[in-house]
Order: sequence, then C-alpha cells, then structure tokens
Amino acid sequence: MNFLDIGNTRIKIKTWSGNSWQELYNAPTEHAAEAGNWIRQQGKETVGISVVAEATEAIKEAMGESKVLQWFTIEDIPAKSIDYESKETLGMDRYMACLGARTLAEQPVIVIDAGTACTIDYMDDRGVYRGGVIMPGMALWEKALQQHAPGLPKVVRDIPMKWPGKNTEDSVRWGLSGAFISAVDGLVRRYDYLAALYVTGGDGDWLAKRIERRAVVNANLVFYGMKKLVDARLWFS
Ligand SMILES: Nc1ncnc2c1ncn2[C@@H]1O[C@H](COP(=O)(O)OP(=O)(O)O)[C@@H](O)[C@H]1O
Ligand SMILES: CC(C)(COP(=O)(O)O)[C@@H](O)C(=O)NCCC(=O)O
Ligand SMILES: [K+]
Repeated sequence: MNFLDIGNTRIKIKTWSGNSWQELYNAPTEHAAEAGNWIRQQGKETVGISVVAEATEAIKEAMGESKVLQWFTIEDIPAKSIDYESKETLGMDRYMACLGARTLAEQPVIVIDAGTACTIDYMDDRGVYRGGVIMPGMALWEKALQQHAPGLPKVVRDIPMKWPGKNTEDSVRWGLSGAFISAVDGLVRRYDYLAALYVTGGDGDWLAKRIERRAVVNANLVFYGMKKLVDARLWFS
C-alpha cells in the first residue's frame, strides 16, 4: 500500500517496506495533476490526506475512473478523538502527525510540524487530539521580510553568535531565526503537561537542533499516523 501526503509546498508518496519508509514520489504541490497520473499508472492501492483543496481536485480529476486512491477525511476519525471546536476545518496532517508520534511514543505528545506553516499540537494519553498552534513556517518569515523590505539582505538561517545584533545581517538573523526559534520555544513551554516532543516537516531537522527542549525528529510522522489508521481498520474488518 502507498501513502500520499499533500502539503502546501510538497506532495509526498511513501510506502512501508516492513521496517522503514521508502519515498516513491516527491514533487511541488502545483504539479498535483502529474502526481494523480502517477498514482493511476502505478495502479497500487493508495491512501492519502491533503490540506490543499485545488491539489485534491486536480488529483481526483487525473484519477478518472480508477479506484486505487482513497482519502482519509475528518469523518474517518471518531469524534471523541478530536477535542477541537472547528473539527470540520482541522488539517488532517496535524491529526495524523500527532497520531503517528503518539503511536511511536506510547505517551502524550507535543508535535511540531515545521512545513509551509509550522504547527505545534498536543495529543493526550488517550489519543485525543487537543489542538494547538498554526504559525507561518520559517520560509514564510523569510519571504515576508524579503518581499516587504527588499532593501534588507538575504541572510543565512541561523542565530548569530553575539547578542544583540551589531550589524544589519546579524540583526536580521536575530529577527528571523532567533524570533522563530524563540516563538517555538515559548509556545512549547505553554504546554504545561508531561509529553514527549516530536518534530517533523521540511524544516524539522534545522529546528530540532536549535530549540530548548530535546526533541525526537521523525520525517514520517504523518505517514505513521495514516498507517496506524489503515492497520486499525484491517484489524477490525
Ligand atoms: N526541496 C525543497 N523544496 C521546498 N521546500 C523545502 C525543500 N527542502 C526543504 N524545504 C523547506 O521545507 C518547507 C516545506 O516543508 P514540508 O514539510 O514539505 O511542507 P508541506 O508539508 O507544507 O508541503 C519549506 O518551507 C522549506 O523551508
Ligand atoms: C495548518 C496547515 C496549513 C499546515 O499545512 P502545511 O504546512 O503542512 O502545508 C494545515 O494543517 C491546514 O490547512 N489546516 C486547516 C486549519 C486547521 O487545522 O485548523
Ligand atoms: K506543517
């Protein structure tokens, strides 16, 4: 079985080889129609989630009559597992990443998904998704400053050695990397519960090395979450 994850930046397809995840497909989200063609041509049973409605539509159209692809939506999750007021608009990637982390950790988890947006969510000991934070991802912080203050230099993504910033470059680095990391640290600290901290997403490695709390980095949390649901369904059928 293949697993599909459509984020705002990338479309990823992976498969579980029995002991690890293998990436089969990775393309920009604008190329959703090609991804749909690829899935149809493979003809392999696939389950997927998406947080990008246009990409979902493009893939559905490319699939034509083929029935190999099934989507996980919020209706597939028991209502009692989601403690979130606007259940119908909850991003499935947030739920799946928490479910994946909780399955691996076997304890409550805080999950940071540092992708296009950076989400910081909590799932409790009973597997109930409790909500969290949606903030712009690191690349968006950079883009915002580049687009609206184009006179400022592009800087490397890292916190400078010296505080405070004594030159333009260091000042910008404090305002981007420094502010982003401080925001994440501050928001993680607000979860006043015992929980294992997991980090995933395109900027996960970068972020995990720089935050206060020790975190487990795992690029496959969303996929582990989907696999958990698939395994549970087989179990009950
Ligand atoms: N090859 C790449 N293409 C685009 N973004 C990348 C790439 N490698 C790392 N990134 C970073 O990863 C982020 C996207 O992460 P990802 O988790 O794939 O996003 P999403 O799930 O929102 O599609 C970007 O904001 C960027 O900072
Ligand atoms: C917060 C997100 C944009 C994250 O998307 P991503 O960065 O993975 O592309 C996505 O989970 C989403 O569209 N959520 C809907 C709003 C909500 O979760 O309440
Ligand atoms: K994200």
